[in-house]
Amino acid sequence: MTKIKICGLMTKADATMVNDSRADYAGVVFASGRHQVDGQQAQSIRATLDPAIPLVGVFVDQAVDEIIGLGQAGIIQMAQLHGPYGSEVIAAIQASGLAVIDVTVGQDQAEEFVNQVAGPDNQNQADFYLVDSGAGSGQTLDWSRLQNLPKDKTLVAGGINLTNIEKILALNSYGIDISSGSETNGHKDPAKIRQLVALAHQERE
Ligand SMILES: O=C(O)c1ccccc1NCC(=O)[C@H](O)[C@H](O)COP(=O)(O)O
Repeated sequence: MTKIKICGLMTKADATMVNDSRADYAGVVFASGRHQVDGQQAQSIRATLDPAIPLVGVFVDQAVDEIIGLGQAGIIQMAQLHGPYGSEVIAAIQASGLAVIDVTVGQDQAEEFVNQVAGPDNQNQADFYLVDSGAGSGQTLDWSRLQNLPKDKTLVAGGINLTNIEKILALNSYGIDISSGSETNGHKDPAKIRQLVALAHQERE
């Protein structure tokens, strides 16, 4: 079984779809872009979401105090950091009680990450890692070049959808993260979310 995060929730209806699908994590984007939500929207998504499903806030250049404040208000339980926040900031966010997902963006960076984390010199103490092609761009990475991905706490993202999900699940990563592939015409699609979660949760060798 592979954990699955459905990202880019914008409405209470989206949160209900995630509840019904039994996804493992849900994501709301505070960074600018078409999925951006404000604190109030995120609060109402959190209130609708099953309490057992952690809500992940996605950040690019938001202030650390804002991230910590959203955690202290009980709106998010995890922070996904796409920007260059660095290990001191990661530690401060963790000390506030939020788990951190540190993001690596791009093919070359993903391959470097695979080698670095697999090697002995890794200094990064994030709770989870995410290798991603972009920022909710729907573009894919060349997953064939990421076969040595660490299996314990790394998620994979970037253009995952019902057509290609089996290839990514074959990597046996800890988890996968999907936004645009869970949508039809730019809106979350309950049938797609249900199918994506069911496929991720299937037992594999
Ligand atoms: O979705 C956005 O608009 C966004 C903006 C800035 C940083 C990150 C953003 N999204 C992150 C995600 O939705 C996912 O973590 C990931 O990129 C997967 O997206 P997709 O390729 O659409 O499945």
